[in-house]
Formats: sequence, C-alpha cells, structure tokens
Amino acid sequence: MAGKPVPTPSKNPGDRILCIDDIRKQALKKLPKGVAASPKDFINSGATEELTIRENTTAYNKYRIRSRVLVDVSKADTSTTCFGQKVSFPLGCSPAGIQAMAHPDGELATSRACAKIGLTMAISSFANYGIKDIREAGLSVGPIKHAMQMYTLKNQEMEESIIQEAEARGCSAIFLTADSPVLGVRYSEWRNDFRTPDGLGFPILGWDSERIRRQTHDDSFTNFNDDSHNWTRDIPWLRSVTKMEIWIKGVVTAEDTLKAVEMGCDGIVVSNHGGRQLDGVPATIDALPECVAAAAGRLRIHVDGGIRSGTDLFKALALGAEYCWVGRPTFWGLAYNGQEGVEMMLETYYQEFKRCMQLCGCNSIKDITPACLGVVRSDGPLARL
Ligand SMILES: Cc1cc2nc3c(=O)[nH]c(=O)nc-3n(C[C@H](O)[C@H](O)[C@H](O)COP(=O)(O)O)c2cc1C
Ligand SMILES: O=C(O)C(=O)c1ccccc1
Repeated sequence: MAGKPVPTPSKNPGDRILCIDDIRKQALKKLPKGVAASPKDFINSGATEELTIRENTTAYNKYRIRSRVLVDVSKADTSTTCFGQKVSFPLGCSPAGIQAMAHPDGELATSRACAKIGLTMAISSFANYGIKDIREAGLSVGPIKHAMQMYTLKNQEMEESIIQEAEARGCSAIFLTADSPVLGVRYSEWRNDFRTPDGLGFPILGWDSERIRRQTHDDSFTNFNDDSHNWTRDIPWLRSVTKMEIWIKGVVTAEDTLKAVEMGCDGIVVSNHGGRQLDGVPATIDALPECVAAAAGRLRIHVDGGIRSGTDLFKALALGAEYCWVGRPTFWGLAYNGQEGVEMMLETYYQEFKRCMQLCGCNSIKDITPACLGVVRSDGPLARL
C-alpha cells in the first residue's frame, strides 16, 4: 500500500532511484539497444519536431505553488476515487500498447503494480495479454478498476466483441481514443521501420506475432482504425452496446468538451497522446483550463501527458483535473524492473505528491484548488489564477 517507500535495489549510491527521471535513465540502459526499430525510440519519440512532447513537460514550469504555512498536515490524506472506487492517490497507468517490449510480463506486471499501490489502470487494445489475464493479474493482488481503451474500428463486429469481453470481465469504462483516426507523422518510427518485436501478439485483437511482423505499426493502424469515426455515429452506438462508462480520450479544446457533454459522455481525458499524434497541439496542462471551464462540472475530467513529478500532479489537480495518468513512465518502470519497477515509479509519484500537498498546507484532495497556484510573469509579480 502507498506510504511505504519501495526499497531501492541498487547498492551503488550513484544509481539510486529518487525521481522519475532516474527510472527513465536506468530503463534506457536496459531497453534493447539496436539502432534500427528500437523500442527505446518508439516509446520515447513522437510526432515530427516533437514540440508538443517537449511542451507537455515544460509547460508545468510556468506555474508556481502558493504554499500556505503553519497548517497541521500530520493527517494529510491523498486518497480519492476513480470509477467509484477508493484509490490511494489520483494517478493511473494510461493505456499504452506493447508493454511486453519493455518487460516480458508487460501489462500483467502493470496491473499487479497498480493493484498493489491502490490505483487504476487502462488497458490498451494493443496489449500483449488478454483482458481476462490482465484483470485477474491485478485482482490477485487487490481490488482494482480497469478502463478498456478502444479505437473506432473498421471492423465493428470486432469492436463490439472486445467491448462485450471488457464488460464481462468487469472493466468499468471505455476510453475511446479519439485523437487517432490515422497515426501521427512520426519521423523516428518511419526511419526505423518500427515493428513490434518478434514473438509478441495482440490477443485482444486476435493477432499473432507473424501477422503483426508483416506490417509496420503505421500500416496496422491505417488498416484497422476507421478514419470516418465521428461523434454522432459512434457515441450513441457505444451507448447502445455497453453499460460501462464512456470516456473520450484525446480532447484538447473547449469545443470538443462541449461535444462530449452534449453526447452524454461520462468524462474526457484531456490528452494529446503524449505528443505522438498531431505535433503542435497545446501541452495538455495548457489545454486543461479551457476544457474545465467548458465542462462546468457536467462531466469528469482527467488528464495525461508529460506528468513527471508529484508536483506536476498537484498542479494538474489545482487546474481542475480530477485524476491523472502517465504513459511512458510505465514503460520505464517495466524496463527497469518489471512489476517492482512500476511500483517504484508509482511510489515515487506518491511520495512527491504527498509531500507537495503537505508543504502547500493541503490536507485533502479537495484543498487543492486554483488558489494554490500562480503564474510567473516576466514583467511583474506572480499572477494569481
Ligand atoms: C509506447 C506508447 C504506446 C501507447 N499506446 C497507446 C494506445 O494503445 N492507446 C492509446 O489510447 N494511447 C496510447 N498511448 C498514449 C498514452 O495513453 C498517453 O496518452 C501518453 O503516453 C501520455 O503521455 P506521457 O507518455 O507523457 O505520460 C501510447 C503511448 C506510448 C508512449
Ligand atoms: O503508438 C502509439 O501512440 C499508440 O497509440 C500505439 C497503438 C498500438 C500499439 C502501440 C502503440
């Protein structure tokens, strides 16, 4: 359970894991080298100039924390709820495909780690393990909620059967990834002719390794995802086939937040796919406030992209997100040390987040409000939000 730091395996003080970037550095040493088609590049890179990837992280730096002092924070409580279940703090593992390229246990390890720390996980349609196995792996450790990530597929029968399987196995929500009618323009992936490493399948889709290896990542996307996806056709259809919550992942504007409200969605994940789809879209922390304002409490709002510390998490909550997700750090944790590495990654966020709350004088998640932040201006004092 969150609260106890996970012991650092390395005896070498220089290798001690103290922050997320330490885990990333250790992971890079472990991920297969190979210059071509390297999973390392695939995980860390994104679309064209990678402006959005960089801004996802750096945009957090313009906020400063208006910390309040002399508050009794001895009983500060980081817990909240996600999909109706108590979680130890507001963080989960974003849906991210092909986790077995970072560690053979892949999504099973991530599910166990999330359950151990008391958090939620989203399952990618492109997971290397089946929904049943991922659910059972987590549930064998403790109560855990899962969201099932979906794309609108050209093959609607297949889409429906995946949704039914997810519901039957006890998933709580659909995350409909809406930012990917086609894959982004990815120089690194294309130059490297990235293909899923040999031996890994996508059981949720019924694809074996041989089939996957025949095509590039880009081709499999193009052949598979329906670029005629749209709000008015797809959301009512989803509602008609499932009782799970329906969330739209990939929203970065007030206009689309209003669309999601209009279509009766349960929530949105403010996300730019970790800067892997359309380069030049805003950092998610910069898009969040307009989405929060447009929603006006009518749907739930989560966010992912570039969150690399407990302080980033705190800032996202202060700006109106209810829950945050991380993508690449899961791969780094897996590559570093499988399930234990993901636990260490999640614990690192937990420790930083709890201390940030305490040092800011916050005793509960509801104490984290816009009043906790200011914006740095070049020409004057800190501006309040
Ligand atoms: C290697 C990799 C695979 C991903 N696979 C998926 C996926 O299958 N479905 C999806 O909706 N998003 C996918 N994403 C995007 C993540 O869900 C998430 O939006 C993003 O990674 C968050 O940004 P961060 O990596 O900066 O935390 C993937 C991201 C990465 C890095
Ligand atoms: O590359 C991605 O961003 C992505 O969404 C994905 C989808 C399927 C498998 C691996 C990654």
